[in-house]
Amino acid sequence: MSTPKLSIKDVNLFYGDFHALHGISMDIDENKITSFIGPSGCGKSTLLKSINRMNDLVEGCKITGEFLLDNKNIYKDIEINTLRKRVGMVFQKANPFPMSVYDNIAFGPRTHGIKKKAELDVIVRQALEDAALWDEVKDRLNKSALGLSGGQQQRLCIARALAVQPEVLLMDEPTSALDPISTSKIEELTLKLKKDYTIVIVTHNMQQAMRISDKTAFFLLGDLIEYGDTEMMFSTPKEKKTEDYITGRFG
Ligand SMILES: Nc1ncnc2c1ncn2[C@@H]1O[C@H](COP(=O)(O)OP(=O)(O)OP(=O)(O)O)[C@@H](O)[C@H]1O
Repeated sequence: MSTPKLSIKDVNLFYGDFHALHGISMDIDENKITSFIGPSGCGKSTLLKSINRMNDLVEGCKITGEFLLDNKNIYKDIEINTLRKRVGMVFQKANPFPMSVYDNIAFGPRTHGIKKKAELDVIVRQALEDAALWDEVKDRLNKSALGLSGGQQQRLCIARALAVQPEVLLMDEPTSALDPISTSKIEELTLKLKKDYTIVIVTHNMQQAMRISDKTAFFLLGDLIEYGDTEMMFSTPKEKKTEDYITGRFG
């Protein structure tokens, strides 16, 4: 058994008095795609964001338990800038910076001290190639990223996340605002990326979870109800609540 890339141990999360996550424990495998599914408000995004400490600035948010990345405590043993470099995030709505395509990608590496144009050129090209966007933007690198289509903007955000060479990629409903063609491009891309990255994706689209993920976690009202191999989970769920959800009986 290989050690998990991420280990979540008995995590409880409170927004003030509201108990949003109830004793969540799970291991996330390296170079695999793990989906978080469940009805709206069940805590999927909350858990995902906690993996790169996005809740740090949320007033009244309190977390107990442990998040381990390669066995190191994310909240105690890893400096936050290092954590954010190692764990990248892509959001539901593409959020390119209001600057050129090139500068969007170069932004992270520049922040981490890479200044030489030749070096940045290589990084920018590689990240755009890895995000399957290079051919579409190579002639408009100096044009505003805001002029790209929604699907292109989302791949740009993936490229931006990849440019700092993270180990883990967190994706919060990355295709929910996209048309089917852009969605399938992102899905293909995600499948390709798992060779080099550990990917965790929140999705409301159960076909998507089935198509791309190796493991699936089903959440309900802050509880992790079931977690296991995607194929098993969708064919022979162990819990009645999971079965009801995936067969559309509630949620
Ligand atoms: N910053 C916050 N302050 C207070 N409550 C919050 C905050 N963020 C989320 N919550 C609450 O925590 C619960 C879980 O929210 P979360 O966004 O994690 O759910 P989700 O499963 O990702 O939902 P969706 O699928 O709709 O995105 C919800 O009841 C939500 O209202």
